[in-house]
Amino acid sequence: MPRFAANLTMLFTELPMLDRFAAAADAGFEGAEILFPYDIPARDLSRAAISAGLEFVLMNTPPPNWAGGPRGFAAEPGREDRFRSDFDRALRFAGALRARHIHIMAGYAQGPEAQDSFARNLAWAAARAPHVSLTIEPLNPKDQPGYFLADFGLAAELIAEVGAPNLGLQFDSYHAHLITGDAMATWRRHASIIRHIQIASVPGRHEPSGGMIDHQGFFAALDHSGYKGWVSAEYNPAGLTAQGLGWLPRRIG
Ligand SMILES: O=C(O)C(=O)[C@H](O)CO
Ligand SMILES: [Mg+2]
Repeated sequence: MPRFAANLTMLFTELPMLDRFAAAADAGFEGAEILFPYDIPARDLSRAAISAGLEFVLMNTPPPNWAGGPRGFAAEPGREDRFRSDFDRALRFAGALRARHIHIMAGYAQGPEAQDSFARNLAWAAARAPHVSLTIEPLNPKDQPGYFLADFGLAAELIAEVGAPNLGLQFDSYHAHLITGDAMATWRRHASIIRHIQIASVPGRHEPSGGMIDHQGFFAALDHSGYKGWVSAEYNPAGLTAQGLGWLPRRIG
């Protein structure tokens, strides 16, 4: 089975953020991600992750926050300075957390100029942090209207154009299904460039059990494919988080 991480922005929200690490470890997760961790000192987050025995898997750029903040600037023409200073701050934060991946968010823009800006900013970031794994993630246009990256083909094209070994695709089964109508076919098509996976049901973005995606079949296919990355639970629990974890394969021993 792949290694599973809990997205602590969405899971265990019954608890204060620093307590969510231990709750996730108790539930059987081996890693954690936080979308925008910038409100809490990195040393406190790092201490909580280490004492729970969890690896810190992923965070997003840009700072600062989840609540109401824009989802990035990387594709917005004319915002290069802002992108670069945000990226450097994200890099310092990720370094303190020993985060495995940084997800670079594109922001809200359209057209060829936006695509050029995104490609240039990604190339700059990949060269700036050659030892850090960077991801881009298509988000479905119903949840994120106007977000630049809403297409897997375009994401693959950008990754090929930038051509940096530390830039890859973040595949979210929920967004993939809403964008293409077939999450599994989309995963198969792009598996060679996928370096991080997130999961949730369609419809509802709840526990990855039931609904239109066969996640247990997906986990078996990931094993079969030799995928070595993380699978993060990024969903809104239908009730209390701990009561909805029947889908999580537990390691024995
Ligand atoms: O919305 C998602 O699926 C994400 O993973 C983004 O990082 C949210 O900002
Ligand atoms: Mg996601």
